[in-house]
Amino acid sequence: MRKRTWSSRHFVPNITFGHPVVESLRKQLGQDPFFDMHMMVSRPEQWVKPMAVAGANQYTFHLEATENPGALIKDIRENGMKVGLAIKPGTTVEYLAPWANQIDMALVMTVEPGFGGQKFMEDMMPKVHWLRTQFPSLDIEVDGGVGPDTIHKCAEAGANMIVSGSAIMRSEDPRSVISLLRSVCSEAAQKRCLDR
Ligand SMILES: O=C(CO)[C@@H](O)[C@H](O)COP(=O)(O)O
Repeated sequence: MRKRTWSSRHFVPNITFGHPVVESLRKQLGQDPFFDMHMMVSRPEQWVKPMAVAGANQYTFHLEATENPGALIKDIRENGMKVGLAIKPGTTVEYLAPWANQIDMALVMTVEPGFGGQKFMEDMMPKVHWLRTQFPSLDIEVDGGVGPDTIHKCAEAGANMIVSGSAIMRSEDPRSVISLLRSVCSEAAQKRCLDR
């Protein structure tokens, strides 16, 4: 069982989501979007209240970045948000397991946190598969290097929430990429239901 520590180089200084930004996005999207804040930061405790005030629906923090995940989960819930728990590639899934019944989403990073455009780490898929087997109704997200070439592996392993940056932004037809990612995931989820 390995848990990597969180280094301060992962602190993202440009967290400036504020109410006007969230409100403007809500208006532009013309619907009621779900804001999951993936807090790739040191000391995630300090941003819970500001994110709740800003209108976040879910607060996702890194297991490696806190000494007391239980207290943080409680605080997030008390601030009216759902809870996401992320692990870096070097952290084994057994470390996340004790918290799985208390969270809404597990996020398995498929690149080292830092920047977009990195290569998808296929060797993270056993983590996703293990989580899906143990916690059939848990939301499981993958983040990093996910696109049309890698989505099938993620979906087959059991991921039902996808973060995709470069594959969408660099495409000439982002809409069709999004639609493909969605359909591959929902088909895999349907198959899992039928197989159960
Ligand atoms: O924040 C991170 C990695 O630090 C990810 O969210 C990536 O930014 C996703 O981008 P692609 O890997 O899909 O380009």
